[in-house]
This record gives sequence, C-alpha cells and structure tokens, in this order.
Amino acid sequence: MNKNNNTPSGDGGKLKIAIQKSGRLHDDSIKLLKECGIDISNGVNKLKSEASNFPLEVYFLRDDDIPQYVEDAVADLGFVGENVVYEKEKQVEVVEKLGFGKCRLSIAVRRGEEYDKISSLQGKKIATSYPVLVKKFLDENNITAEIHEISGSVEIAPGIGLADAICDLVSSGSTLFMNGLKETETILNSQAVLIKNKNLDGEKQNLLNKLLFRIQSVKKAKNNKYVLLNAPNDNLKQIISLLPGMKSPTVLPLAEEGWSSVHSVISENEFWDIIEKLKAAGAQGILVVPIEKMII
Ligand SMILES: Nc1ncnc2c1ncn2[C@@H]1O[C@H](COP(=O)(O)OP(=O)(O)OP(=O)(O)O)[C@@H](O)[C@H]1O
Ligand SMILES: O=P(O)(O)OC[C@H]1O[C@H](OP(=O)(O)OP(=O)(O)O)[C@H](O)[C@@H]1O
Ligand SMILES: [Mg+2]
Repeated sequence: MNKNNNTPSGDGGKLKIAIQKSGRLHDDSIKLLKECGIDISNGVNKLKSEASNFPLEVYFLRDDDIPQYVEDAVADLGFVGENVVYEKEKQVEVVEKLGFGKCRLSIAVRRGEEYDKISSLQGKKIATSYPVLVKKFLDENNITAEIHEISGSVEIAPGIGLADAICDLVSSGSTLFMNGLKETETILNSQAVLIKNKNLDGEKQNLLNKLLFRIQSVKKAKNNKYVLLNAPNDNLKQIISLLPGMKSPTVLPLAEEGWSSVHSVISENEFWDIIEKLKAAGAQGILVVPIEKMII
C-alpha cells in the first residue's frame, strides 16, 4: 500500500471518506453528508462515488474494515460506530460524535438464570463478536471467563448450548427479549463517530475543518428549536428572562396594542421546561419551528 498517496499531488487534494456500504449506519451517513450540503450519487452496488459540489470521494465499505482503511490512509476519514473503533484498536483519531447509531454493548444471560453481579460470570463461556472489548472488561473486573468469538447471530448462542452468556449490541432490547435473554452489564455506550487518519496533510486538514464546521452546524440545529410567541407587554421582561436566544431574543411590536412578538432559540434539553414557564408567564400562540442549520 502506498501510504504517500494522500498528498495533494496523489489525489488532487480530495478528501476520501469511508462509510458503511449497507446496514444500520448507511442511511444516516448519507443523510448527514446531504445535510452538510454535499451531493453524492449513491447508485445500487456502487462502491465509490464522488461529491459533485465538495472535494470529497466516498468509499462504501463493510463497517469492520473502516478503521484499518483509515489507519492505512486508503481513506482519510470514516463514519463508524465507536464499538468498532475501540474493538479494532487501530491508530486513528476520533474527531466528532455524530449523534446517530446509538446503542450499547452489553452482557446478557438467560432470563431465568440467577445473576447478582459481575462475579457471576466467573468461569462462564461468553459468545461475542467483540473479543477485545469483552477481554478488557473481564480483566478490569478480575474475572476469568472463556470468550468464544462468533461473527453474528450472537443472541442465539445460549439457546443452542454454545455459551452461558453473550456480549452484543443492544438498542431497543427486543432481540434479547425474543431470544429469552436479559441484559446484565453495559460495557460500552456507543454512537457513530467521525474518525480521521493521524497524518493528514495541511490541505486535507483544512478540508476536514470545513466539513467539521458543517457537521457541527447540523448537529447544533438538531439540538435546538426556533420559538415564536406572543407576549403581553406587561409580562415582557419576565418572558424575555426565560429565553436564552443566540444573543438575546428578538422582540417586535404586534399590530394589537399591548402585545409583542418574541423570537428565540431553545435547546432540546430544556425545551419543555421553558415552554411550561412561558405559558405560566402569559405567552400565547407559541410556534415551534425546526432549525435546518445553526451557525454561531
Ligand atoms: N440495534 C442497533 N441500534 C443502533 N445502532 C446499532 C444497532 N446495531 C448496530 N448499531 C450500530 O451500527 C453499526 C453497524 O451495524 P450493522 O448491524 O449494520 O453492522 P454489520 O452487520 O457488521 O454490517 P457490515 O455489513 O457493514 O459489516 C454497529 O457497529 C453499531 O455501531
Ligand atoms: O436491541 P435491538 O433493537 O433488538 O437491536 C440489537 C440488534 O441489532 C443489531 O443487529 P442488526 O439488527 O443490525 O442485524 P445484524 O445482526 O445482521 O447486524 C445487533 O447485533 C443486535 O442483534
Ligand atoms: Mg460489520
């Protein structure tokens, strides 16, 4: 592998990003690039695509292979789950959490089985596709157990006598439930992240900074709502004090005397709390609008 081909002369200075070809992260990865204003054609069975309006080339790969490709500078960047990044232990840098592909890596045992604490795993056989992370977890807790590596359908293992316990990804818990298992320990909380090669040249780092700026603007917008409301002037001060806004709320007079229209931005976390207080303070006609991009 020619590691020097990530120079401006090697590939015209284009950033190369690896995303999952198909599976849980594929659609959200494409969607995020789109929301960043990057148009890529995504034809069926196409393994490589070029953005028409950003110097970016997209490779569609199995998610397990992405950290290796990024370490080797075959790709400069990747969108991949933290679970895969930390299992593969490749020399890559995690740049940004992306807010999708949220799940956890958990130990589970048969529902009827007694399980008090981690020591219940002592001497047991654990089936998993994450041997590195499971070994680390067991070592940290001074547990000796046998790890049996399998590449998929992990939840079936206890039911067919292959193992006493499993360690696999969980989100809704329905796969565990349907296989008669109960979750007993979470060993990692995971979401999709942006990873980068550790030796990007200056030109590619500049492009990455541009992409990152767009990603952060999209993420911020998703975490905030634009709120418009009518406020009686008598209570205007109190209502304004409840609203953070990007600098401070916008206040405009309404046609009806004694009333103002107030516009502001509220973060998702404190949204319902603030709305309740606004209502109590006399705000009326509250409209909540999604924000597409947020640049501070
Ligand atoms: N149930 C889930 N909910 C949310 N995110 C998940 C879930 N399961 C997996 N993920 C995340 O999505 C990633 C891809 O999951 P997927 O099941 O598509 O992987 P895969 O079968 O290994 O795909 P590939 O064919 O690319 O190897 C996981 O590594 C994890 O980060
Ligand atoms: O808690 P849940 O919401 O049920 O999700 C958990 C399941 O999701 C993932 O598999 P996926 O459905 O992606 O299929 P795969 O095993 O083919 O990768 C994971 O490996 C679990 O089996
Ligand atoms: Mg995979």
